[in-house]
Amino acid sequence: MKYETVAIHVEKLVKRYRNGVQALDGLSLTVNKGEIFSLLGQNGAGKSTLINVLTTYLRPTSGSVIIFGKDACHEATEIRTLISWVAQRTSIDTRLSLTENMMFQSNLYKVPKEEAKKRMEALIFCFGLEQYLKYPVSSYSGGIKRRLDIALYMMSNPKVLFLDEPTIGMDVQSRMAMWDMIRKIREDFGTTVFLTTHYLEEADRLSDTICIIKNGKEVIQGIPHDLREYLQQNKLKISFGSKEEAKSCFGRLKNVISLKEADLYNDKIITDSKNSYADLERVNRWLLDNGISFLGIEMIQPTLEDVFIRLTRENEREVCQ
Ligand SMILES: Nc1ncnc2c1ncn2[C@@H]1O[C@H](COP(=O)(O)OP(=O)(O)OP(=O)(O)O)[C@@H](O)[C@H]1O
Repeated sequence: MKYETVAIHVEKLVKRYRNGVQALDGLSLTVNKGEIFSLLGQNGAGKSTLINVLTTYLRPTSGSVIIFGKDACHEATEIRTLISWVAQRTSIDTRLSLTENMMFQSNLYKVPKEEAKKRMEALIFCFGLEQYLKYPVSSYSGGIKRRLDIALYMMSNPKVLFLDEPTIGMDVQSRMAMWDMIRKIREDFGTTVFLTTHYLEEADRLSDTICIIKNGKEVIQGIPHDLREYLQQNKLKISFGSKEEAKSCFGRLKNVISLKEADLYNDKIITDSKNSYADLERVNRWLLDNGISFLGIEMIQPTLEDVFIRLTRENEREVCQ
């Protein structure tokens, strides 16, 4: 393992709670320095438990966690100086101003005053928070409070920033502003970002690496593009002028390619295809030869959501690296 490029290395991590629940079951993953890493999983998959172990709030039952070369079991205090964890509840004091909040935070981290001031100015500028300076913090929208909260945790200049569902409950605009902020954290400050999210689109658009976990174990880890390729199954989509036209073609098309009843959606037929381009050519020729009128035929790539559903579906035991 080349630790020069690795921010977090987790190996065979097990966490069993006192009540016997095994929340982490031999999980392994690697986060590279300076990347945005997203952790996805259904409710109860073990995301919070993992973050609690990585941030040293919980001791693992077995396995190892190395963060920037430090061992989470034996060097927890050192690790705490390297990381910041932004939980879902904000730690802003609404009685203080934006700058007072930031300076207060730097006091907690014992950052020298002059250095703290310079850092605060850089963060306010970088995250576009200047425009809010003249307003009381209590008047900020939920999205701005959340951005300010993250800025507070950047005051200690962490090497890794943990974000627990940073855009939960936000409208589209606030979510996009948050994505910009997270990208700047990586680009302008070189901080490694480890986040959990339930939004697949967010993980897809924002992350360098995605890891999907299920029952306390990783099921897949990779760059978004590779995860989408994982299914190796495009979909063939044929659009018709009306629902009736689609239905009448559906019955006859069953003799050409294998179709399930659920593949008929209103005025479209959408079906899984393993031999995508051969199927496309065959169906296209058949439609033309039989004089069937249709609006279009195309292959569509699986989305990250398709991959997530496939990998986290109950009773499916697919574990891959
Ligand atoms: N303190 C605890 N004591 C006992 N069991 C716990 C504790 N915390 C979590 N669990 C159990 O461990 C498992 C994993 O929970 P965890 O909260 O880590 O999952 P999660 O992926 O974060 O879920 P969510 O998305 O709902 O927050 C669940 O079965 C949960 O009930």
